[in-house]
Amino acid sequence: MSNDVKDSEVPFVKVEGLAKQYRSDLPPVFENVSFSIHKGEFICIIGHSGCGKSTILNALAGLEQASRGGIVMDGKEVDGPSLDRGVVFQGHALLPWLSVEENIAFAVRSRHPGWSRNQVAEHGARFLKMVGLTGAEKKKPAELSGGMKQRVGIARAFAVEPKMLLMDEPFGALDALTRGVIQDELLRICADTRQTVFMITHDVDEAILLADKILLMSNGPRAHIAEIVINTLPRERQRETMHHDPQFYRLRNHLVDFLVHRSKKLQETRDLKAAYGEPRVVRPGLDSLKVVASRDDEPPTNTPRRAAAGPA
Ligand SMILES: Nc1ncnc2c1ncn2[C@@H]1O[C@H](COP(=O)(O)OP(=O)(O)OP(=O)(O)O)[C@@H](O)[C@H]1O
Repeated sequence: MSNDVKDSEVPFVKVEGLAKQYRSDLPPVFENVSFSIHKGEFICIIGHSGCGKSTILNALAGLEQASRGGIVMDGKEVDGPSLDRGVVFQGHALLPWLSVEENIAFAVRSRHPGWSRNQVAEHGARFLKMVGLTGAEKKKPAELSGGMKQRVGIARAFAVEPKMLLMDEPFGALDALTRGVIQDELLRICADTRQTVFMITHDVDEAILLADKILLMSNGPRAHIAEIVINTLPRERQRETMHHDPQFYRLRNHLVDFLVHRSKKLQETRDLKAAYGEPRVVRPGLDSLKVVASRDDEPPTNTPRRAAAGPA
């Protein structure tokens, strides 16, 4: 998806005023969460641990009921799980007694119960090829590396051809090398299929590589989407070369600055205007945003690549 998505276009997914309160004696984890996703867009959400990212993803999947607000996808309210929304979790959740191809076939049959055995197999093989797993069809999950298992999970999710793919830190458990290879594969598959994706990550570099827009959440409780950051790098960016573009550091510094300073400040000051107004849409390095301007031309700072495990 390109950066030329017009915000005036009717969004494919609309999340409005979402709040979640797990216990009545505790404040809501998040509230007033509103954002839109356009068809073919890749959205990443970043925020400190516990701000409610997985809860929002589960609500999008229809696996979790919000306390307030609602979600509409493709003109229909999300009120339960559906094959239209595929989920990839950090733990790949493969069925251990089935082979790679059987795991995929199982999912494909749920989408297309009338298909013949051959149709199911051919369809599955196409997606296994996409993630570079041709040759591993007969292996059981226990015989696969972590990266291979996650690839099967991705192939399975894509094979069902959901209208939206939801990914909860899909590469969190992988080593850096494997993570990079699968990120590249995901980028290529999304470009080929124009898949709509909502993904949670703690890795700012991953978000800059993959996302068209990055949603920044303030710390919980009462977390909210504080900013929507537009990725202003060219869509054809590549993991190996994107750090040569000065714009990469403007984006990166903006995201890290949010995680290290502003997410906490927003929670401390209870900035009600920020919490209840529309999230700011920012283009770091291109907007005349003070917080970015002061850092624009600095070399890459010695900053964390990943969000801290807990609020700073
Ligand atoms: N079923 C539940 N019952 C009660 N509290 C819950 C439940 N699920 C999540 N929570 C609480 O809601 C808050 C948000 O959890 P959630 O997993 O959505 O956050 P997160 O931002 O995805 O965190 P992380 O980055 O660590 O995965 C946490 O404080 C968590 O303890």
